[in-house]
Formats: sequence, C-alpha cells, structure tokens
Amino acid sequence: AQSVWGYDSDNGPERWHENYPLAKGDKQSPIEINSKDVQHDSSLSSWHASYDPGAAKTILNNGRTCRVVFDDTFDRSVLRGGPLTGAYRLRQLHLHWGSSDDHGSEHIIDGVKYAAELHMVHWNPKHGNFAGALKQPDGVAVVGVFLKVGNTPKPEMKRILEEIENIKTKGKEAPFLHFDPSILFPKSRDYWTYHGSFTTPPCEECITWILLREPIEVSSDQMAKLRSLSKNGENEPVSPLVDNWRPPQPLKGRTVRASFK
Ligand SMILES: NS(=O)(=O)c1ccc(C(=O)N2CCCN(Cc3ccccc3)CC2)cc1
Ligand SMILES: [Zn+2]
Repeated sequence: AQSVWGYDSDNGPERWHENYPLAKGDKQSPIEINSKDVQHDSSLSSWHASYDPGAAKTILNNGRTCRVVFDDTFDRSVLRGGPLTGAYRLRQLHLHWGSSDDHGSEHIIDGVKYAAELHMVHWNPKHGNFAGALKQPDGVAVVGVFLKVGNTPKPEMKRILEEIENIKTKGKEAPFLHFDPSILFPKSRDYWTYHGSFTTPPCEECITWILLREPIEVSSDQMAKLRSLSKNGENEPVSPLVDNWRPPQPLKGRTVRASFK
C-alpha cells in the first residue's frame, strides 16, 4: 500500500503529487517572500481577531504537528478585516518546526528561515462548513506567526508547551480549555498577504495567507520542548516529530502585498 504522506524521503513533499495532484498547482504554499518584489497596498485595512477563550477545546498530537482545536460551530472566535471579506471562524492552530533552531518555518522571508511557524486556521462560514470552504478560493484564511529564538521568550507559549508532556505520541489528545490564542500575536499588526494553499496534502488552493511581519520570541529550551514530541504511536519505535515543514513552492506570477511600507 502507498505509504501515507509525511516529511520523510519516501513520503515527503517531493512525492505528495503522486497521491495529491493539487500539490503541483500554480497557487501552492509556502513561498519565499522577497521584500523587493512585494507591493505595498495602502487599501489593505488592518485585521482584527476577536477570540472567545471559552472556544478552546483540546490539544492533540496527530503525528504531524501539535494542534489546538476550537469550537467553530458558530461565530464564536472570528478573524475579520485585512484582505478578508466577512468574518472567518477560528478552527484550529498548529505549528511547523525544524530539527534545530536555524530552520523550521515554511515561509521564508528575505532568505530568513525562522525556528518555527504558527498557523491559525480560519474558514468562511458563507460556505457552510470547513469541507465546503476548502473547495473555494476564499474559503480559508490562515494567520502565520514566525517564532524566532531569542533572549526574551514569550511566556504566552508556555501554556501550549506545558501540555506537550501529555501528548508525547501520535494520537494522544488532552483537554485544552480557556485559551485565547491572540496572546500569541506580536505587537505589530503589519502583514504580507497572498493567495495560496494548504501546506500539507491535499494542498487545496483555498487560502488567503496573512503572514505577520514581526516574529514572536521563544527560547531554545522552548523549541527543544516542541522537538520532544514523537510522530510514532505509544508502543512504536521512537521517531522525533521534527522538520514537519514544506519547502517553498513556485510563485507562478502571484503578487504578494504588504500592509506596510
Ligand atoms: N499548514 S496549513 O496550510 O495551515 C494547514 C491548515 C489546515 C490543514 C488541515 O486541517 N487539513 C488539510 C485539509 C483538510 N483536511 C481534510 C478535511 C477535514 C475536514 C473536512 C474536510 C476535509 C484536514 C487536514 C492542513 C494544513
Ligand atoms: Zn500549517
């Protein structure tokens, strides 16, 4: 049987197109962003997140990332403004990270790879449900926050990292209540935006990306904590969950806009 997709040499990003043809589309993510090619768009408004901490439900290790899931059965935690029309519902957040501090992000900014990248995934309720939204070009909006290793680590990441102990192996899930993910946003609201895809299979091209310019700082110990997750199940040989990032994809003539000069 075909091995399930992953990030190893036999099932990694170079082979995803064999089972997921969209992976070779012309609006794929992530991308490299070069400031010299970015267009400042003064018509871009600022984005606003109004999240209900009570919407947080669980945190899980699905063998590919660490994901926090939110109640998205009504407009409870929403993102609006910026390049978006209407209110998009927060469904989940997750991360991508490397095997060492010098790489791990999916988007690369002026050649800089960050240690990790946090994705907050929202969907457009005008398309009924998440499954319907991912068939639409304006179906999904993902806010990307870069994690940079520094000396003034963000205490707000602690809550997620403390929970890692309880979800060490694939399939483990734990309650994760009363959590407002907007505490993870940096001070600046400056962002880049472009149209792209899920960075994992099936790679549908339904995402309005909103990438925050200012990284948040984490410590090297916090990154080590993230790397202590395993992609194997409880009674399987230990395989560290690291390098769960897709390399940059061809821009294919797309425009990347900046909300800032
Ligand atoms: N890295 S990212 O680009 O931010 C990203 C965001 C979300 C997902 C995600 O949740 N996916 C991918 C597509 C949808 N599938 C299947 C599905 C589940 C429920 C109803 C319909 C389809 C779920 C898995 C993956 C990657
Ligand atoms: Zn992601």
